[in-house]
Amino acid sequence: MLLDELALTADTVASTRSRLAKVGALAELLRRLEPDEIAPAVGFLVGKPRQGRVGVGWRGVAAATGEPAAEPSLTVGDLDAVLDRLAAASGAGSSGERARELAELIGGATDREQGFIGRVLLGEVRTGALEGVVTDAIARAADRPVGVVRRAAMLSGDLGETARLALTGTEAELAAVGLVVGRPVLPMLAATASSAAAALETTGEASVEYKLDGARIQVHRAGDEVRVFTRNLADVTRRLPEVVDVVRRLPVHDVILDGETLSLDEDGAPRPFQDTMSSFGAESASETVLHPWFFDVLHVDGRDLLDEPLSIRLAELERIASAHRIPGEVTADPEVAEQVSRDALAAGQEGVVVKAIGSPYAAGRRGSSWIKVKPVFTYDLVVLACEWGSGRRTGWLSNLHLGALDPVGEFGEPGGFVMVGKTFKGLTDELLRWQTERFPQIETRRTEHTVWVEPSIVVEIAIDGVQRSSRYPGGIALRFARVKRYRDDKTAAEADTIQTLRGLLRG
Ligand SMILES: Nc1ncnc2c1ncn2[C@@H]1O[C@H](COP(=O)(O)OP(=O)(O)OP(=O)(O)O)[C@@H](O)[C@H]1O
Repeated sequence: MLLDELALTADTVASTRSRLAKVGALAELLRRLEPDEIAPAVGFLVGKPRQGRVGVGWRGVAAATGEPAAEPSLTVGDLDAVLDRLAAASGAGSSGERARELAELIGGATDREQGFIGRVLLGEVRTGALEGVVTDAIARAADRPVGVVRRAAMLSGDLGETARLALTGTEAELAAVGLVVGRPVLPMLAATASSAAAALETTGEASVEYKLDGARIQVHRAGDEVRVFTRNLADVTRRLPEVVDVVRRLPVHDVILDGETLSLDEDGAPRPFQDTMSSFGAESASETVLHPWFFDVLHVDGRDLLDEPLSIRLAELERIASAHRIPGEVTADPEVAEQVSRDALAAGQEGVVVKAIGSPYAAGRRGSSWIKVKPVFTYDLVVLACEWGSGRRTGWLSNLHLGALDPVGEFGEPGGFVMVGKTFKGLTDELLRWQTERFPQIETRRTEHTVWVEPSIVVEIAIDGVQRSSRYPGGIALRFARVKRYRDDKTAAEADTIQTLRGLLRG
């Protein structure tokens, strides 16, 4: 298929509001793809090419962009092949080769294709809601139940392969997609409540567990082979030797565990999140040792446990990894739940997660079986721009412009961002240094005082609430915003929405 057709459909999908129309246009496109084009095309559509990020930045794309071709000639396969070559060309001496590849690709592209290729390369396709829409379109195009398609996508962690199987295989083959030890699945996520007692009202009897302030890990072991994945399913095995060691010693052959990793100080108390994240993000194992704490088990020795109730999974976890379980208690008593919550905070942790004791493991879902309770309101927002500091901060990029996600396009394009406030509070010298180095690399334009950046960096902000405001387009402004930390493990499409923030007006 010509890439131009794909780009045209992507444009149509971006510009129509009706979900039904989006699904229809995508299903129509999917039906017309050749079997070997399906997986790459789906990857392009949702902004997650099979090759991952191939390390091409905004400047690289700009340098390669020239006069567009008059007639479309590139195919879906051409773009896929160039991404393969860009991903393979790394290391010294590869930059010339990469620039040539890119210039040739973009030079042969029409105006519409150039825009599309740029968005795919820069990871700017506004995914979020799109993955759900594409999932529905796959089900429609393949005439399969959407639940079966969704489950296969969650368990394989791969929407492109799921689409290929749905469109070219039998329904039984699609339904048979299950857990494979070594292949990560999307993690189950939590809803939010204001107190442990309120959460318990929703869940009924629950496992009330500490919400450790670390980083999510999913650990797979097959025999002696252990692999560790992040919340985004990136492989971080080499960075976590302690975790690998612990899991290798468990009394099982095969296992998949879900948990949190964080470092401890000399007294055994948890260290701040920034320390954990900097070791997590490092290229190899660093000085800080990261310990695992597990709260769930999805598979043990040939047996999938996803559909078992939490009570059974926790009993299994106790049997195989009791020394590495996250602290918590199973209770239906709000008083006990509140006590666990107080203990968690006293231990320096973030709060608790309250989990319905009868619930299955809903991979990739944010349902109400898991409910997190954090006493401080924090929101994940996107950096839109940054102003140069003054006084002691002269020369540093300091005051952040913060945006909330606008998934339905209430204030512009769906999946865009609406500015809701600014802050320079809570920034350490280290963060100021990092911002000043990082932001110019993703700069889109600048004036004397301000550098605008690609909306791709997520920052966690603590606030006291929101107030009505005519200064910002969304009609609200953050109150007493301060930076807690950068969330390298989240994408901009996962940021909190303008609707969520507006909901605070009522509170
Ligand atoms: N006992 C626990 N059970 C489940 N998750 C836990 C637990 N302790 C810590 N966590 C962390 O809390 C997160 C649960 O919140 P959620 O599913 O909303 O993820 P999130 O979007 O990363 O949220 P947050 O920004 O609050 O960490 C998990 O991703 C995990 O990293």
